[in-house]
Amino acid sequence: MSPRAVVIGPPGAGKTTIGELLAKRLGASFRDTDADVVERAGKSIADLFTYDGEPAFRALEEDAVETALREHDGVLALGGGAVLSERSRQNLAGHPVVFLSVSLAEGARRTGLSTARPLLTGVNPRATFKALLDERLPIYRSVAAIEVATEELTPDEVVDRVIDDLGEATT
Ligand SMILES: Nc1ncnc2c1ncn2[C@@H]1O[C@H](COP(=O)(O)OP(=O)(O)OP(=O)(O)O)[C@@H](O)[C@H]1O
Ligand SMILES: O=C(O)C1=C[C@@H](O)[C@@H](O)[C@H](O)C1
Ligand SMILES: [Mg+2]
Repeated sequence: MSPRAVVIGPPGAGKTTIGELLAKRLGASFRDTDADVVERAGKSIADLFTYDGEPAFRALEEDAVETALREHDGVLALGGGAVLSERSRQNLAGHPVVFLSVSLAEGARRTGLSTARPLLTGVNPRATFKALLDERLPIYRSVAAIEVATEELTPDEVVDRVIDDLGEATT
């Protein structure tokens, strides 16, 4: 079993929003490793970061990615930082990975009002977001088969683009 598409990208890129819509359009089911980790741990991501620490969260996430890649045959969204793991990057090889990109300004705008993202709740979320994009852009690109800039597109338009580009990348 193997996912029809694996969606990656920074917080606010729209992995969950686009992943759910894409799954509907493909008549497939949707799974999100963030939700898998929360279910497995029995606590929110914010609480995992606060009480167990980020390394504990990342270890659970690595297992969640490996399990979901093996078990899920629909659309799979990964947590924004999942690709930081070498083991997860290896596990992603050969899968149709979709990188949803977003600019610093739009990513900050989309994530700005939420407190659910523990990495972005510090004193300067914009600077944190910039550092995160600088570090991760080359990593997202190294594992992705296609990249869609979500910036000026509605969620439905992003899904159209993903379906077109995936078709081209896999035929
Ligand atoms: N193409 C888009 N245009 C406008 N707003 C969008 C678009 N995609 C997502 N959003 C909005 O941006 C916010 C973040 O989207 P979403 O939660 O899907 O991102 P995510 O990549 O799953 O983030 P996280 O890594 O935190 O799970 C939501 O409020 C969503 O409605
Ligand atoms: O970008 C990240 O590192 C994260 C993104 C979210 O999806 C969650 O996995 C968590 O908040 C960490
Ligand atoms: Mg999400």
